[in-house]
Formats: sequence, C-alpha cells, structure tokens
Amino acid sequence: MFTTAFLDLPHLASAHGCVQLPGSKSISNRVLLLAALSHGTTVLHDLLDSDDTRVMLDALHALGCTITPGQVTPGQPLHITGLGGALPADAAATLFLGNAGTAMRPLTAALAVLGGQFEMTGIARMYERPIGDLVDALRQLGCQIDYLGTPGYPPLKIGHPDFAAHLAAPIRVRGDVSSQFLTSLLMALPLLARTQAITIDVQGELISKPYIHITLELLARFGIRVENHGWQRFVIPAGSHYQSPGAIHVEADASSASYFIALGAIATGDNGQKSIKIEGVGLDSIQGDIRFAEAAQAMGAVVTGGPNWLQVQRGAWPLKAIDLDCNHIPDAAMTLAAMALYADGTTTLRNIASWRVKETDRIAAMACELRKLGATVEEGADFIRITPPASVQDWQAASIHTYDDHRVAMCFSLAAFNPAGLPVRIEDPQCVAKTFPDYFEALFTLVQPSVPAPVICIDGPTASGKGTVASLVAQRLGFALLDSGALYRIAGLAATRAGIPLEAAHAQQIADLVATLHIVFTPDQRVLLGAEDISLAIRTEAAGMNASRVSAFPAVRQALLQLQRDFRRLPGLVADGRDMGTVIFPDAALKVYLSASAQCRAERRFKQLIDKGLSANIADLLADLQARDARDMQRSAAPLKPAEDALHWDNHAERTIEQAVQQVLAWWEQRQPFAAAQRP
Ligand SMILES: O=C(O)C1=C[C@@H](OP(=O)(O)O)[C@@H](O)[C@H](O)C1
Ligand SMILES: C=C(OP(=O)(O)O)C(=O)O
Repeated sequence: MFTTAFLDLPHLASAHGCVQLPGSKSISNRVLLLAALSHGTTVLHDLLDSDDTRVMLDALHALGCTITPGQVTPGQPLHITGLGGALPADAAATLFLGNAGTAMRPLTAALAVLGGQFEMTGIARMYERPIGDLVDALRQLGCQIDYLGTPGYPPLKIGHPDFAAHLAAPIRVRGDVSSQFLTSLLMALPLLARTQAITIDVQGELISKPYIHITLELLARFGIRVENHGWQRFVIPAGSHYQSPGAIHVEADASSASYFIALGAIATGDNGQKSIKIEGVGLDSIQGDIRFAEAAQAMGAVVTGGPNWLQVQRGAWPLKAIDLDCNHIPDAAMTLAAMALYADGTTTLRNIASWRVKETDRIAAMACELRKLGATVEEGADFIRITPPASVQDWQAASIHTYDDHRVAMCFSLAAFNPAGLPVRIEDPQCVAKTFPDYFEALFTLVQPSVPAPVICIDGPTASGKGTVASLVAQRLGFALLDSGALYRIAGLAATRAGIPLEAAHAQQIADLVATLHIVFTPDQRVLLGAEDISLAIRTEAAGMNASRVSAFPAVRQALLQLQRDFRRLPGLVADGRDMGTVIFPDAALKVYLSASAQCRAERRFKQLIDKGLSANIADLLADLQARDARDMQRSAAPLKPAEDALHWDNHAERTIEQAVQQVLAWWEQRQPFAAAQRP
C-alpha cells in the first residue's frame, strides 16, 4: 500500500493483463458476523483483508469468538467458532468500527438483541453517517440504545434489551437512507425467531436492493430462509437458528472490479494484447455491483465473462454518454462518473441520494474533483450530470483531493488516460485501505505510461549523504529506489568470494559473473544475493573500496547497465549513484548532484562508524575517501561528474538530511504541473 502524502500517476497510454481481485467487503463482513453468531466452526476462504474487515474481526475478538489465525492471512482460511447465538450476561466492550458501515450497523443490531454493555465508536465521519432509522427499529423491539453524541448518529451505547410483548408486531424500518439498516435487522432478528416468526416491514422506498439480495443469499447458507414479499415485507420463520455451513468461499469484490472494467473500456491494449482479465468474480456473482458491467457495456465496453472471471476491452470510442438510474449500484456508479470524462456527451447518474451519506458527500466530492480536471458538472440532491472537457486543451492537471474515500481515489486513477497527456495527483492514496489496500499496486501491473516512468537521479561522491537522501525522497513519493552503488558492492563481493582478483585483466570474468547473479532489493531495504542476506556484508569499508575498483571496469559497468535500467517502474524511480544522470538515465526528469567537502564527508563517515560501535580514525578515512574520489572521477568509464543539467546541493556540515530531502522534493514539485492553488 502507498502511504505517501500523495501519489503522482504519470500519464497512462495503455493497459492489458490479468488481475486477481481481493475479496468482497460486503460478503466478508457479513460472513464474519454470521459465523460469529452461529453454532459450530466456519472456515472462511478468501476473506478481504482491509480496514473494514479488520474492525469487524477486532470486534469479534473482543466479543470472545475464537478466531484462528488471529487475522486474515494470505492463502490461509480463517476459522471462526461462533458464539452459538448468545453472549455471557456480563459481556461488555468498547468497539471501534472505523468508518465501516457494514460493521457498525449489523453489529449494533446484533449486540442490541444479544444484550450487554457496549459502546459503538468509530472515526469522525462515522459520527456523521446516519443510524437513527436502525435505532428506531430496534427500540420497537425493546432494545436499549442511547446516543452518546448527536441523536441519530454514532457513537452509541447499548444495554440489555427487554423484549416483553414487542416481538409479535411487525418491526418497521425505513429503507430510503441505507439498505444496511434492513440488512442489520435481517441478520440480528433470527436470534429471536426460535419460537415465533418475526416480520419486518420496510417503510418508504428500499434503496440499494441488491445488497439485501446478498444478505438473503448468505443468510440461507447459514440456515435462515427469509421470505421476501416484494422487497416490502420480510418474514423470518419461527424455528430459525444459525448453523454454520462448514466452509464459505468469498467472491472477489464486484465494486472493486468496476475500476478494472472501466480500465478495459478506456484503455487500448499494447502489443496486440487488448484486454483486461479480472479473476475472482464473474457474471454469476451474488453481488449487485456486477451489474456495473451492463452500464459499462452501455457506454461501449465489450465485456464477456464466466463463473469467476470477466474480460473487458474497449469497444465504442469515445465512450457513449448515458442517462442511468444507479440506485442498484450505488458504489460502482461512482466509476461511471469517472468514465463519463471520456464520453461523447453528457452523462447523468440518477437516484443516488445515498452518495451524500457515505464515506463523504460523494456527489459534492465527485463534482468538485471532476471540475478540477476540466469537466462541467451539475449536481442535485440525488443526481450528478457530467460533461467532459470540451477539447483536449480544456483538460487540466489536477491534484485530486480524496476526502478519505477509497472510491474517490480509485475512480480518479482512471483520469490518467486523459487525451491531454497530463499526470494526475491522488492525495492521501492510503484511503484505499478501506476496501482495497493494494489497489495502486494492482493497477501498476496492468498499465503502461505514455513515456517511461519518471526518474529522479541523485549522484554524488561517497559519504555525501545521497543514499539517505535518495531513500527518503523515494519513500515520500512512493517511488522505487535503485541503490546502484550496492550493485557494484555486490559485484566486488561476489568476485572476491569467487577468488577473482579485482584487476583489469579479470574484468570480463567479473562481468560474466555479475550477469549470473540473482540480486533482490526487498521492500524492507535488505539486499539478497540468491537466498543470502548480504545487507551487512556489502556495507563494510572494504566492500566500498572493492566496489570502487570493479566499477572502474567498462565490462562490469556494461553488465550492470540493463539491470539498472530495469528498475524503472511506475509510479517512478529514485536512482542513487555516480553516473545515474550522465549514463544510466540521461532522460531523467530531475538530476541532482549532492556533494560536500572531503573533510565534511570524512567527519560524517567517522560519526556513522562510531555510532555503529566501530573504531575509526578520521585521518585514515579522509585519505581513503580522497583515493576513492580520485578513482571515481578519473576512471575512463562513466567517471563521477555532475550531469550538465544537474542541480547542485552542497550537503555541508550545517545542513541536515531533511533540508536536502526538502530541496529535492521542492525541485521535483517545480517540474510538476499541479497548480499550488488546487491544494487544500
Ligand atoms: O450492505 C452493504 O454491504 C452495503 C450497502 C450499500 O450501502 P447503502 O445501503 O447505504 O446504499 C453500499 O453502499 C455499501 O458499500 C455496502
Ligand atoms: C459506502 C461504502 O461503505 P460502507 O460499507 O462503510 O457503507 C463503500 O464501500 O462505498
């Protein structure tokens, strides 16, 4: 997951390939709760691991469910032993439910029915998302629920219910604010339907009906067969009780699929490979958002599919504008708003009032961000109308504010295919953690930028601080890091171990050896040679000297050339070394030359060694460093020197690493087209 302040998506040209999507949020959180309420142990396969499912799992742990392993673990099923429909009389807990509607609402209903002392809390936005209709319905039964803040909204305090004489009459619930209130009752009330049927009547229009379909499907798998009378009345038969189905496989998330269906509809392929294949969810899905595929088809996408897979490619282009009632696909419909940027006219998405009470006011958010890109947008209480930028010149480079809303972030990644060749900045990219933590990583496996991914080169002599600066700049931008010096250190180490003298006469032999090495830089900054962790072995002073020796051999440099260029990837690369800007990435978007006097660098190295508990002598260090500078600068192959277009930074003793990092980031920012005025 990208945890940077923002993520810059370079302009994208094409997309193709196959993506395996993470599990459905709606199914995961339902089956977690149903398993917890059941008798017996349920084995859950392919659960989603995201913020929304974590808060649900944490809550179930706090309620005393036995869950192994303790968290969702890739490739491993989760075993939950249910509470068997009851909690201990003294059950009490404060549950933090983040901004997960699928945790807050169903848990509130289940716990209010089971009884105990509970506080239901969440993030600030959760306290602006209504829950009053559900509380009103539960109070009709005799449930004890108090508002701890604003009436009608979480946080809530739940106590012990008093059901006396309340169960016979139908429970009334409003259906026009969120379908999750009805879902919550449908999952909680079977706990009370042992001896009598329970009827729920929906007041007003029921929105987001397909989510009720998911609820009914999953209830059936746990032994509860609810009668559905025209989506207005639901009857839970007498004698209902939860029974674990044994094992459940969670489909991939159909709402998450919408971004990749849209990708297939918008992007042309590359090298004749035209389509996007999506695995984990198919046209037979129980999730209503699968019907996004129909909307995408209406806009021009060519979609085929089977059980558990979808394949999408561009059909009509530009896309066709549509006018659609989106009440059945409230989440995926946001993706249509992004697709509307590429349509041949004005697209209207209707009956989406619920957008205003989700992660953010989504109608306002989409309107504001689409306008930043140059679209003309009209919004109403329950609709949004989008006209794309009139011409290529009307598109604008935008820094997209994401309002802590995963879907805003994911939708606007699609704007990077704009016809104007502009990059798109996504602020706070980690908001995708709610349902799809690795969304951007998945996207980057499928898309190709229109020009090679951007590179920032940071060159300079030994001990100038370039390694630390490069690594911090890479972290702040979410870019990959190439520590090219490490490659030469590895070459020196491997040659020494192989008994090859580090002399010019053996240069070709060393180069041949280098070509066979299997080198991996791990995300946690370790360096592996084959299976061996050589992070420390290449950091000694001797390894540095050996690196300097082998790096003087043109044959070794040639052997490492392509290997270094292969580090270039989306969203970008920070390359640190001595010839990054001059030889390896001459087309880099930013070249920085970091230096400091030899005396200053020797003192810095001295301090580093002493801090590590190693003995050191400044005079020796200075002499070594000067010898190394001389060799690096005088070698005939790619000598150390600033690129002509490099910007210089004297990293002298009074300057901190953070100042250098800020300067590099400021230079980088000056090269970006995102107007400062757009930033919040
Ligand atoms: O029941 C569910 O799993 C959901 C129902 C929908 O909410 P509303 O019923 O509030 O529209 C949807 O937006 C949400 O992401 C998940
Ligand atoms: C509305 C959403 O979430 P929640 O389950 O919190 O309602 C969503 O995921 O788009």
